[in-house]
Amino acid sequence: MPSALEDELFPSTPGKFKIERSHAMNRQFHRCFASTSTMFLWVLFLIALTASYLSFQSFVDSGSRYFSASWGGIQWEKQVRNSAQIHRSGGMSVLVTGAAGFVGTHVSLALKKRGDGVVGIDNFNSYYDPSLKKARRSLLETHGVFIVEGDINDNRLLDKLFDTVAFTHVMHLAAQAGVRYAMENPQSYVHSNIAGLVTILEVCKSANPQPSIVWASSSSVYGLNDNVPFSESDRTDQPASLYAATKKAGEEITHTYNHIYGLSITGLRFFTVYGPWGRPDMAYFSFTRNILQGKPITIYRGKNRVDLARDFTYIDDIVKGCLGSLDTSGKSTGSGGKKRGAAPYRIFNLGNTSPVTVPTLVNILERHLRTKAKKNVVDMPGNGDVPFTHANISLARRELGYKPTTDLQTGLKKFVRWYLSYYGYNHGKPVN
Ligand SMILES: O=C(O)[C@H]1O[C@H](OP(=O)(O)OP(=O)(O)OC[C@H]2O[C@@H](n3ccc(=O)[nH]c3=O)[C@H](O)[C@@H]2O)[C@H](O)[C@@H](O)[C@H]1O
Repeated sequence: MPSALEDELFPSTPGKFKIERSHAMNRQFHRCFASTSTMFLWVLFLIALTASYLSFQSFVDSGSRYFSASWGGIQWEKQVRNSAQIHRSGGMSVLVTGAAGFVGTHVSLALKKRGDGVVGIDNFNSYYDPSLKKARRSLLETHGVFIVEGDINDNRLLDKLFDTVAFTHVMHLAAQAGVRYAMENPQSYVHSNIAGLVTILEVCKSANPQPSIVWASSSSVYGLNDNVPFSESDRTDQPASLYAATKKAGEEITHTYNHIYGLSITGLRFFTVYGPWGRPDMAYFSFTRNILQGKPITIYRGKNRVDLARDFTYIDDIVKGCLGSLDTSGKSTGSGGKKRGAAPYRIFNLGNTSPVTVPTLVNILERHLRTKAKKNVVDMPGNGDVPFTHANISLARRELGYKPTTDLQTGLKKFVRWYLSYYGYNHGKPVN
């Protein structure tokens, strides 16, 4: 019986011809069918080939992601857990972001030394010499602090860290620092100080239990405020640099997370922190390097030839303020991303409360280094600097027991001693 398909192709005619044609048609049909099924098989084969190629690609991709990632795996988890181990009763386990940074290193060491668990995270970016950050990491390693190499924008990594350790506190110090560099690389400030901060807060808000957060804001939020000394209640809506603006934004953003999710949050306005293991981009550090190398230094001068002044604050005092903040932070109230009640929201100035002019800073360095600086005094360029800073620290004194004890003379002496032991006199390579 001819099939409907045959009928359609060859309309029926009577006689032999029909029979012969019917045979011919059958052969034709089988050839046709055979070629259709061959085609069908080819199509199937091609689909299967494409599918297996795609899945192989994704396997290779995820495999290479897995293998190239500097985190994950049993050994890594063990290091994280060991580092987070608490060795005193009532101690805390703290995730320190920016742990290979200046303040991060000192805070991590202080926490570890008193028996708290500490895990660091740092992206080791090249804003300044990463070898200094690696040296700080080595120092921390000798004290049992493990630093994970990764970015605070990597929420998979942060989730993994919180899956591995139930951190009680986060000390969030990772940031793009520097006031004047914001004109060169504005996006880096948005990446770290805004996007990175939000990523940290998102992970913390979802963690169960939620940690308490202490984070680094900045004296620069006071911007053009001229009420002296600067109090936490003064206006902070006139930032003079993008850096300041991102730190101010951070204060608003953290307030939102406190309000919606019940995260306990403390923001610390650091005033020009200096000391051993410091940041090479800061004036006291770069001046020291240039003075020792016989190179000129540029000293900015304010309007009407007024000297610029800063409330330079020694690192050990800042560390005490950070630990005091962690100790008094109070608990976050939320869980699984839901607020269960009001949680503390605090902001403190951490300064020295005795501003010193930049030329005086240079005089002190000259004395400690026993070398005269080649000074080049220029008018302050409009690059985000403010003429002076001066902290009122009454609030921190009352709430945290914060009491700075190191004056600039003493602090710079300690810095210079460290500098010479680390770099030697020529600032070639670090002296081991
Ligand atoms: O408190 C803060 O929140 C900030 O403190 C720090 O900023 P600043 O107070 O600007 O420190 P720093 O650069 O050391 O300049 C000190 C003085 O030297 C002057 N200065 C600087 C460089 C130079 O070549 N010449 C000069 O006169 C300069 O004009 C200024 O008067 C941190 O870097 C910043 O990340 C942030 O934490």
